[in-house]
Amino acid sequence: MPPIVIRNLNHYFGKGSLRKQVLFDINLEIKAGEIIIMTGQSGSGKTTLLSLIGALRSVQKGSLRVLEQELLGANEDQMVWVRRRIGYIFQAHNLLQFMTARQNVQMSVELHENISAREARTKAEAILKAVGLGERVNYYPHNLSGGQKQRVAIARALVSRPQLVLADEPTAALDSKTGREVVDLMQHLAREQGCTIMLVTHDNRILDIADRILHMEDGRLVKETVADRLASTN
Ligand SMILES: Nc1ncnc2c1ncn2[C@@H]1O[C@H](COP(=O)(O)OP(=O)(O)OP(=O)(O)O)[C@@H](O)[C@H]1O
Repeated sequence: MPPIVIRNLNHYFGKGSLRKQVLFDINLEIKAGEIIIMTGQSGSGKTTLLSLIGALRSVQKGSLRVLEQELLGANEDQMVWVRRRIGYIFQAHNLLQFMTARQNVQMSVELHENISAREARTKAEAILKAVGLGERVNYYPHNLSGGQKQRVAIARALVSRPQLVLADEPTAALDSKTGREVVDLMQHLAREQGCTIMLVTHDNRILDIADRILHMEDGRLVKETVADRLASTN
């Protein structure tokens, strides 16, 4: 069963006369191990779709199966079950400022896995090394650059080997060279771990890492292949 299966998904914000439809009849299947990029203008519904897939908001209409769990009508326990199998990487990276890089990653391991603090620490240090931060494990976020913080966020998202990684604008705050390094790293770790990645971006420079590019327009999904997209931008 594919990790994401979406059938006739619709979503609305607001109530009564203020009710506004933001997603229209989305149909989509994503295969295991695929890297998907979602693009589209501001307000086209990308973040809403990503947060529905991430079990961060309730499905209102249609079917959304994530990691074999139907999210329409899912209860809180089922939502949490799905969330524990997903790695999230968000724009503002949300690192806890009063914890070092290692502690930020270790905390995520301890939330996801029932292992000793010592083992969690070893895992956290190993993945920080894998993202090139072996020398920075004891740094606090405010002493790290934007790219380094984003690497910590990637390490934190991937350390528990999630089946699915969702990323919202992971390169937005980074210069082009650092942005490239960050997505190359995500691609590399994902291929190694066999996980599926779905990322939202406005950054045309990273489209080549995708197996498939999905384009959103006014709450509707328009599919494109990588080749089409690259051809149209060149
Ligand atoms: N909590 C909310 N309440 C009401 N309307 C919302 C809410 N969140 C988003 N919207 C509206 O839903 C539509 C889709 O928003 P969404 O954030 O999904 O777009 P987006 O494509 O991710 O945009 P951006 O690229 O700017 O992040 C927009 O018109 C937005 O104003």
